[in-house]
Amino acid sequence: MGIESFFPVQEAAWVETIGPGAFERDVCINSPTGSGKTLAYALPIVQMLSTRKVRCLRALVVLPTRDLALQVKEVFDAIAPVVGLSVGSAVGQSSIADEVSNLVRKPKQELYPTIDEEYVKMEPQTKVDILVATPGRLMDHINMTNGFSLEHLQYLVIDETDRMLREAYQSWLPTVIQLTHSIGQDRSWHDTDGKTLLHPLTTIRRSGVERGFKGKCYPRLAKIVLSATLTQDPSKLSQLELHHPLLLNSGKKRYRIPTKLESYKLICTSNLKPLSLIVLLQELQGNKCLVFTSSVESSHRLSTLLGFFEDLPFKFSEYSRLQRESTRRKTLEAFKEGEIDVLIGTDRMARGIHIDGLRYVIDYDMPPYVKTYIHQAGRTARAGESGSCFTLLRKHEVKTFDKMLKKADNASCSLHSLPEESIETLRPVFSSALKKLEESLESEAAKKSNSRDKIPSGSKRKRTNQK
Ligand SMILES: Nc1ncnc2c1ncn2[C@@H]1O[C@H](COP(=O)(O)OP(=O)(O)OP(=O)(O)O)[C@@H](O)[C@H]1O
Repeated sequence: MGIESFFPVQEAAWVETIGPGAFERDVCINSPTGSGKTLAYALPIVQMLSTRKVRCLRALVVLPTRDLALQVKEVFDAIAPVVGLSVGSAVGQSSIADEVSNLVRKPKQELYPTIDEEYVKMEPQTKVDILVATPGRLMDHINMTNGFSLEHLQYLVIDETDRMLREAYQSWLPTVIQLTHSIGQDRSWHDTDGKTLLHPLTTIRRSGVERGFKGKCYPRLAKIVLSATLTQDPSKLSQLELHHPLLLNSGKKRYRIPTKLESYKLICTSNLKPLSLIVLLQELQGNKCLVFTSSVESSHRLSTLLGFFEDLPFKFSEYSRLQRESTRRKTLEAFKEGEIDVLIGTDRMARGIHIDGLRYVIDYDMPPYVKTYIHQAGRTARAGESGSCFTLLRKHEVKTFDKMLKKADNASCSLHSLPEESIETLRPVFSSALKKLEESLESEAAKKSNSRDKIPSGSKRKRTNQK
C-alpha cells in the first residue's frame, strides 16, 4: 500500500489496542480529516482477529453513506485477506438477495436433512469476519436475514460518529447495542451490602477467550468511535455505552485543521457569485477541485447554469443524491481518473471521501458550522499533502466566518481577490445563461409534474393502500 510508518493517530490507537493499553478501554478518536483514521482502526482489528479459529462475524464497522462504506471496505480488503479474514459489506450496492448470499451460509440441514438440529443451531452462520455497513442495510439484515447475528461480535467501530449520532436511522444504534449486550452485562455490580461498585477494569481483560463462542464467558464488546469533529457532549456519547472511554485528541482546541491546509476567503456580491466561481476555477487551470454548495438544489442550479457557458476551460459535473446511484458512481470514478476536473455537490455527499491528488476545495456557500467547514475543506490537504480551500463570502458574512474559523486550531484565512476584468468579460454570457437556466428549470419542473400525473390511478391507490 506504499505505507512505511504509522501516522500519529494510528500509533496512538495501536498502543491502546494491541499495545500496552490492551483495549481495556473503549477508544474515542478526534483527529483531523485525512490523518489516517481508517487504518487506525482497521489495522488493530485485523491484527486482533488474525488468530481467530472459526469464521463468524466479529467486527462491525458502521458508516453513514454507501460511498464511504465502500471506501472503508477497500481498505479492509487490502489487509484482511492476507491473514485469512473475510470482509463483507451491507450497504445496498447490490440486491438484498446477493448481499444475503455473500453474508450468510445456507443452513447445513438443508443439505443434510439428518443432521442434528441442535448442532445446526450451534454453527456460526456468517460467512464474513468483518462487516462494513450502512445503518439502513444493517437493520434490514438484523430484521430479515436468517442466520445473520451479532452475538459473536467483539469489535464495533462507528466512523463519522457525530453524524451517525445525529441521525436515528430506524433506531439502529440502540438495536445494535442491545443485540451485543453480554450475558449478565445488564446486571449492576453490587457488593454484599448492596452498594454499587465500579466495573473493575480487570474483569474485562481479554485472556484469550473468544466472545460468546461455545458457551464460554463473554468479554465485553470493544468499541472505537471516531471523527474529525467528534462530539464531546456526554448526553450524546452516552448512547454509545462506552466502557471507561479514552479520548485520543490531536490538538489544543476541539477541532483541528490539517497542518498543510491553506484557507482563503473571497468576497463577492450575491448576483455575481457564479462568475467569481468561474474565474476562480479558470485560475486553478483544470486541477481537480470539489465545489460545495449548501443544498442539492443549489448544486443542480449551479451546474445547469455553468452548462450554458461555452468553452469553459474545465470539465465539470454535478454529484448529488438527486442523481441515480449508478450515475453518481460513474461520476466519482471519472473524477478520480481525472476525466472530470470539477465536481459540484454538498457536504452530505462527500463527507469522509478520499480522492487522490485533490488539491482544491471551494465552498460556494458559506458553511453553516465550523464542523461543516472542517469536513468540506478536509477533502484536500490529506495524508500530509498540501491543499487549499477557498470560501466565497458576501460582505455581511465575513465577520461570522472569521469568528467560526477561530473555533479550530491553526486556522488562519487570507483574502484572495479575483481580477475584476475577468468577471466583466463574462457578464454578457451570464445574462443569457441565466435566462436559459430559468427555462431549463421550468421545463424540468413541468416534466416532473407530468410524470407524476401519468402514474396510473390503480398504482396510486395501491400505494395509498400500502400506507
Ligand atoms: N501511515 C500512512 N502512511 C501514508 N499514507 C497513509 C497512512 N495512513 C493512511 N494513509 C493514507 O491517507 C489517506 C487518508 O486516510 P483516511 O481516509 O483514513 O483519513 P481520515 O482520517 O479517515 O479522513 P476523514 O476524517 O476525512 O474521513 C488515505 O489515502 C490513506 O491511504
